[in-house]
Amino acid sequence: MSDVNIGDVQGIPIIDFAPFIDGSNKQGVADAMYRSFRDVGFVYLVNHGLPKEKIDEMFDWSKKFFAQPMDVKQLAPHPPSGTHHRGYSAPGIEKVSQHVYDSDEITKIRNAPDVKESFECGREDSEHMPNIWLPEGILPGFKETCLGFFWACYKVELTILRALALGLHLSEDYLVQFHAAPDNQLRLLHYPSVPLSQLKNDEIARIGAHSDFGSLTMLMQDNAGGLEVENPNRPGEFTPATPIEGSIIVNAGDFLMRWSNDTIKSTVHRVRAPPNLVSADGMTPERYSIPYFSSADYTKTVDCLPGTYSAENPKKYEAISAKQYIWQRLAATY
Ligand SMILES: O=C(O)CCC(=O)C(=O)O
Ligand SMILES: [Fe+2]
Repeated sequence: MSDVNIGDVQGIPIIDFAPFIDGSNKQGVADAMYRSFRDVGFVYLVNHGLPKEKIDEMFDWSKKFFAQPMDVKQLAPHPPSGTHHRGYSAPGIEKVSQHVYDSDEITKIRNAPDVKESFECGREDSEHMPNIWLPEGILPGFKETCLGFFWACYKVELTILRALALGLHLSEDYLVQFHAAPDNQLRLLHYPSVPLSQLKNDEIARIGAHSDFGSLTMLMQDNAGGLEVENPNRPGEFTPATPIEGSIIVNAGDFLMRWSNDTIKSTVHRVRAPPNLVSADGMTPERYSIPYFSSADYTKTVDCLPGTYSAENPKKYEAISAKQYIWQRLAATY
């Protein structure tokens, strides 16, 4: 049997996903995935099946998009409502600030804007959230690349969901059935270069501590660093999720945590200045990242997953519609 657990980054496991894809050790990968989601909520996958050229191409287009003048990017504006989460959001517009309990800390963090800009899109035929693109003729090829990448990510997501279902001792397609639409979201993120001192003093932030809403997130990051994951056993203690060449990070979201009757962890994370950064000009290098958020289909209602509850460990949650859950969370971010 091949060894699927090939290391860790400060407690975040690194899993070789190839034995699942080639069938040589599906249950081994599935068990490792499940353990990572249960214990940490985060995992690095290598040999995940998302082609490197596709990831590189998407990052190149993301850079081209964010390099456009502000008035061009504003031609695809994110609507004022958080529940239509599509299009371009300029720096400082979106603010994620849950999971902070100390009131002084909340005030400080509310005052510190997230200095990031983002572009969100989903499947082109969504009746719930139509895409918002730049007008025809501006940046030709951008839309096609985003949509191509959206579907490439979806394909990998389905494989990850199969592994996770096996890890939960469910039939392999159990979770896939709830992710058929797909009501997912591809997000391009750009954190501009900012003064290091302001980030360190909490005058500004990159992305504040939060957990993701949906089923799972696949995150592609560049080499800038700065992503930090909370230690689930020691709240308030964050460790860097250092970039690993060729890997994607996969983390569980709040919806999956609830769906799994809290068997799986949706872990708090944030983006700050990279640790030990020494900068000659006092500026933090810019960062690009691409999260892909997977959600259960908005038309579906879920109850706690079979096997996650028993007479001794009863269901903690009522059944809930995915749309109701996700929309509530989205509405709070704008
Ligand atoms: O930029 C990153 O690496 C993290 C982004 C993130 O956590 C999010 O968009 O939910
Ligand atoms: Fe996140």
